Amino acid sequence: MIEIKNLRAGYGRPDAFIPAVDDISLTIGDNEIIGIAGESGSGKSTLLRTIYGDFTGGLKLRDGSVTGHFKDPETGRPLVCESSTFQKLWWDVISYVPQGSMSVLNPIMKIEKQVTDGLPAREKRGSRQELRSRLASFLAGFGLPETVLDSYPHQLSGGMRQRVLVAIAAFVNPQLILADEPTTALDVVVQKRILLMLVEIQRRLKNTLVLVSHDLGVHYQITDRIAIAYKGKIVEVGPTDEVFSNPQHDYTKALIAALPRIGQPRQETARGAVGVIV
Ligand SMILES: Nc1ncnc2c1ncn2[C@@H]1O[C@H](COP(=O)(O)OP(=O)(O)OP(=O)(O)O)[C@@H](O)[C@H]1O
Repeated sequence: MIEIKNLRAGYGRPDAFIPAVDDISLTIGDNEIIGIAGESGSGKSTLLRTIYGDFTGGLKLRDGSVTGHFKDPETGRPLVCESSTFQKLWWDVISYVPQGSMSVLNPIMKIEKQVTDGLPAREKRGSRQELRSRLASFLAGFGLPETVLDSYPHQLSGGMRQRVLVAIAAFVNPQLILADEPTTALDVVVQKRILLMLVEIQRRLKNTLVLVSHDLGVHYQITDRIAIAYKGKIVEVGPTDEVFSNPQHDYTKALIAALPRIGQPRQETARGAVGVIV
């Protein structure tokens, strides 16, 4: 599906370049959920944006390549292209679920218009009413009422907005979904719903989901494979169960060791560390 070879990407000008992704090679398969984990600043989002082909905000691909092996959605024929040209596949072959629903959705436009404006032409061939009922039944499949379509973003809760974003991303049956911290800043119940929604979509479409999260718990719950990012590199990649049960790289070991465990005495963790007498 996606072949990443010796990728270097970062920000700025050639004479003042800030590297963020440093010589990453990774193959992302069809029909899999792969997670990219790692601490803040390790290059996860930059890697995801480079895979998406979103070279805005000063992001530059400096070396290496990201090649997509897709199928033309109209003809079904193989479609092979480089990430510099992926933009023409957005909202069609490739969908993106961003982190902050409020910053992505247009606050002064109702959801229905935001969705329909972005759809590829082949989805808009029928009447407006037909498209609306297809949208409504698609949303209903995820427990979202039709009234969502007539709402402005601020009229929906944060969790509902994020679920709408996930549903919109899946509506066109994309072959690749990229999700950047899709559950950050949401409470655990909403977080779980969104994760289940992402899994359900992937199982239904048998497509590829690339999920960026700093939260190892999120990866443990839904990913088939996990790649650990550290200082711009992928230091370890493998089946999620194997990486959690037998981490190889010291940084992965440290990340997993830092996870809280039920039953662990609390004073051994945070309280002990700051020297509070209990
Ligand atoms: N627009 C930008 N301009 C300049 N440097 C940037 C920009 N965006 C990110 N960086 C830098 O690139 C490096 C990688 O950042 P990136 O956001 O990809 O990491 P991350 O692992 O996704 O972090 P976080 O989890 O905090 O989002 C960091 O050093 C960051 O400061």
